[in-house]
Amino acid sequence: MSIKANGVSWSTAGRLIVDDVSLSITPGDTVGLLGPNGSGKSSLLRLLCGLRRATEGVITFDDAPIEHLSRRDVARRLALVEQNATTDADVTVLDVVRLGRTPWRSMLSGWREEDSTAVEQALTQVGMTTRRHQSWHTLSGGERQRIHIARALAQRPRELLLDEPTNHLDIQHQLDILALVQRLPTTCVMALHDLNLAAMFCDHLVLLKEGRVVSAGTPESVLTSERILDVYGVETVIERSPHHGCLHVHYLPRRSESASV
Ligand SMILES: Nc1ncnc2c1ncn2[C@@H]1O[C@H](COP(=O)(O)OP(=O)(O)OP(=O)(O)O)[C@@H](O)[C@H]1O
Repeated sequence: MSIKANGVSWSTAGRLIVDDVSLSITPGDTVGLLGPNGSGKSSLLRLLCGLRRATEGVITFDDAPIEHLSRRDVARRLALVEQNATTDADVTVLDVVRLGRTPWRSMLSGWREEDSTAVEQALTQVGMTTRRHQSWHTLSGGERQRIHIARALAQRPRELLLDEPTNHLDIQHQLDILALVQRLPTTCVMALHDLNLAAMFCDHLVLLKEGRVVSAGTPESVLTSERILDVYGVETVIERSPHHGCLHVHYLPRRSESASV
């Protein structure tokens, strides 16, 4: 297994946020973390990459507990793309993507050919090569998202964790980024809100409700109308699309007038 969580819980301010989560992520798989707002997706991603320490349970990478790995080892093998990450510094697109190479460089090593290759390839993968000299602050939300993903790709990680990678992206770029993630040999775990995109691009889904795993498995086993009603309170009809062959969730409008926001 690439990443494994065994009975992982995380509490803060007297509240249990992640509740006894166990997961085994197969190398190379694309795994979608699903669940309503506040169900613990981001918190779980932060636990999986060591940014948060589990209150209970163990997270292992290739059977080594995360606490036994040095910060540099974790940084070399794993990249995290968080929601709305930003900076006040006056930097260009190239500066941001080059940051992805930091774990691979030492105080003594200069910038190497392989660093440039990784940066160029990452910019190409997200379709942003022509923007390399643009100031970060002038990018649109979707462009920033693509550059964050390029930074993570330039890192050449074995595991890529993405928190709502399609946030801010138009539909074409959503499809492009998810197809790219799916194609990568890298193990990917990503928090997603769109159940249909999750069904199209993920090998495996993990559905969270109030910090607990309600269901995990193939899209076909996880995405059932009963479960979506239980977890999201939304009525659906789920069919296999005759157009792309994946499951498609049709959302049915609420019948009552008292829809809450
Ligand atoms: N540092 C913290 N202190 C207090 N509460 C926190 C902290 N971090 C997360 N929470 C709470 O934990 C719950 C889960 O948050 P989390 O961001 O993990 O959910 P999520 O599933 O990613 O939500 P969303 O879909 O809205 O992004 C939320 O109720 C949040 O307010």
